[in-house]
Amino acid sequence: MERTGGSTSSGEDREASYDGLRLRALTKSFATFTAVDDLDLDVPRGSFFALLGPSGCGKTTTLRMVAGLETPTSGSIVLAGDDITATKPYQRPVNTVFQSYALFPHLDIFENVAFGLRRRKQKNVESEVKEMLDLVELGPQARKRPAQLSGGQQQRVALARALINKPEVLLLDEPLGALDLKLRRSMQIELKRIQTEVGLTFIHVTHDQEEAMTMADTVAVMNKGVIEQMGAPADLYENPRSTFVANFLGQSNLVEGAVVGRSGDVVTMDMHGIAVSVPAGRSHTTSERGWIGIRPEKVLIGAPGEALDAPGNTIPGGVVTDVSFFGVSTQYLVRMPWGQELQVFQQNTGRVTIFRTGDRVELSWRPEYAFLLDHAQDASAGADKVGADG
Ligand SMILES: Nc1ncnc2c1ncn2[C@@H]1O[C@H](COP(=O)(O)OP(=O)(O)OP(=O)(O)O)[C@@H](O)[C@H]1O
Repeated sequence: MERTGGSTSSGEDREASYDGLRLRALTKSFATFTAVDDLDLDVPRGSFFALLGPSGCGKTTTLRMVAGLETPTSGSIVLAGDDITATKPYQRPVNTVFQSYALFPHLDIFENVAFGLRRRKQKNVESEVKEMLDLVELGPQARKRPAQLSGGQQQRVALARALINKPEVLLLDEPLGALDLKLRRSMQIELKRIQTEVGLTFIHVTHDQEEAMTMADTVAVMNKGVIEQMGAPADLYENPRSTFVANFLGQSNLVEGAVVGRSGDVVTMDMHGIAVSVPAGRSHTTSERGWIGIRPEKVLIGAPGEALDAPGNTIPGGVVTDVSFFGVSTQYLVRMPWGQELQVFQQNTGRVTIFRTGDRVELSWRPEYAFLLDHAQDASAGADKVGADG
């Protein structure tokens, strides 16, 4: 689990000066079940932060505690230096956008967005609503009712209605879940644009890894109530620290191996009788055995003995067992001499040989692309596909 600092007396000063959202030892139990377990998390102000994990891992419960809709069993929530753990939901500078847009059907779009301002008897309602509708590109729809808009447009109204309150933090709970794939993709771009424009902190909860990776600056991968790993999307993808993260973010080949040497920057592994090396900086095990991880698109495929562009890790003796041709790429399953099938994604750029089922091949990869995970972990965790030993 990722930890982000403690609270000593000088730490308390830092707590007070931190201008983002800070969760400390946040726990929520329902009877005997712990949905969120001792969570420590810092969300920098102005970031687009994604809380990513499978169904039931505790994402929504975490979000609901931040919103004040759920009372923590223990722990604290500090926003811009203020402890808001016990603050009433409507007094928190936090707004939530849900998957169900919860718009008022009898009010037009303008009045839906204006609702909060009118209730607070705020001035400049006309200009503020207009500005917000322009931001979400719904100016021309201002006098329509929600039922006359598409799902994506309704979602943008919900967004405008939340943003107009100028919250410190905007919480988005699977906001695109009800949209079809194409609309979801365009809303992802739209949401990112809006977040950049308004510069507010967005916390986006999703179980869709692609959605989290494409939109967020920082992704926290959650599993069983704890954060397994947190970082920039590319860091998590390239350097996962657990089999769960490796399998949850994209696809991974995980092959069992024994550590035979550690020297300087390199860990040498015996992988079913073949020596392979892994960068020490990507080694996340101290035990004698590990899972050697390699992404399918990092594996090169060639005919036996073909010189491949990957000094160091060449694995002979493969047989192609499945070929899927996608035009831009070809995806293979290759059975290795030890019986495991590895996935290979080949980009069809330039002159490449397309292999067929039954062909004998050799695989290779550059050592710097591999990572090494603790063997004590279950290699199938988070996986819904082949690629791991056993
Ligand atoms: N009010 C409640 N009473 C009892 N158990 C609850 C309650 N709310 C949530 N849980 C349980 O806590 C766990 C985490 O739920 P949560 O809704 O936070 O998960 P999630 O990661 O958001 O999943 P999903 O993506 O399916 O919404 C689940 O096992 C859920 O059944």
